[in-house]
Amino acid sequence: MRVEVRDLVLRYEDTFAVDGLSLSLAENKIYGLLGRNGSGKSSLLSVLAAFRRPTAGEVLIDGAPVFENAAVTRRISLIRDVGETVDVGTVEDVLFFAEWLRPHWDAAFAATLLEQFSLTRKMSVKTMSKGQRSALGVIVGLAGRAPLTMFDESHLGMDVPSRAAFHDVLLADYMAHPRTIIMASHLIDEVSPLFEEVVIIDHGQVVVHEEAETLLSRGIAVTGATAPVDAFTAGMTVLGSRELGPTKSCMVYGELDEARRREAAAAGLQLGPIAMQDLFVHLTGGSR
Ligand SMILES: Nc1ncnc2c1ncn2[C@@H]1O[C@H](COP(=O)(O)OP(=O)(O)OP(=O)(O)O)[C@@H](O)[C@H]1O
Repeated sequence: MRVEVRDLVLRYEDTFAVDGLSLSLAENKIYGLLGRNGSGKSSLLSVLAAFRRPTAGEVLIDGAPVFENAAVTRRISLIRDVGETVDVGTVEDVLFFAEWLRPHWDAAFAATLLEQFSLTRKMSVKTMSKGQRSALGVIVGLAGRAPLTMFDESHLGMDVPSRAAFHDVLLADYMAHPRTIIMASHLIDEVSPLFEEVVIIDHGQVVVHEEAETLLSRGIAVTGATAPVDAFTAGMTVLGSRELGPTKSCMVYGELDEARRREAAAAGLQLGPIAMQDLFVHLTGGSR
């Protein structure tokens, strides 16, 4: 589904959680939604999912307003950090409700996922662990195959193998059934390989919206002997550096044209990629 957000404002009393945000998302891509704590990610997603009415501005999904529009909201799924579950009933009840709600529900896929995440239908939601609840939320989000599917820190409590399984399944299922997926997560290096585009928000506004590859190409690690590394990176935006004996590695932000790359090679320097997390720290202003 296409998403068009225009001049969106969401205000909670004195706080402008979303503050005049505009954004266009294309159909059938995986978007990473990144931002510091309190930057407005969950607030934005809750408006996209029509859980909240915007204070001002509009959200159009495939051209239609989303708020109080059941025809559109049935095709949108937001899985929040607490999962999409309430504390009553069993896993079976949650799946039954999800199937009733989701026109694209795939029951066989849900059954496979239950096994994969070691959940049983008889489990009582109330007594499930945090990671098991998250897994249930993820199953509801994946098997629902909503044309607009959003995961807001949905992995909370899941251990590393479960998160890896979630990301693998998500990618494989997305390839087989393309849909628009938005993932908000602080585990940037874990999830960033999934992203086709990245949206970074800060103080309720978009500060970066770019293809993941383009964004990553802006961060370069320059490695070599200390003196030539210092000479080459002088005047550039240096995000950080590390020294090990006579070798130095400097993370820089910016673009290097062919001439500069030849210059680096001639000076015996190696150029390599840096992690999206390091770029994120730089683009959102480092520590506050
Ligand atoms: N229900 C609420 N009532 C009042 N203020 C709220 C409410 N929910 C969020 N806020 C405020 O709105 C701002 C944005 O919060 P939001 O939860 O959208 O950020 P976030 O980017 O999802 O943060 P995090 O990464 O910490 O989950 C914050 O200043 C927060 O304190």
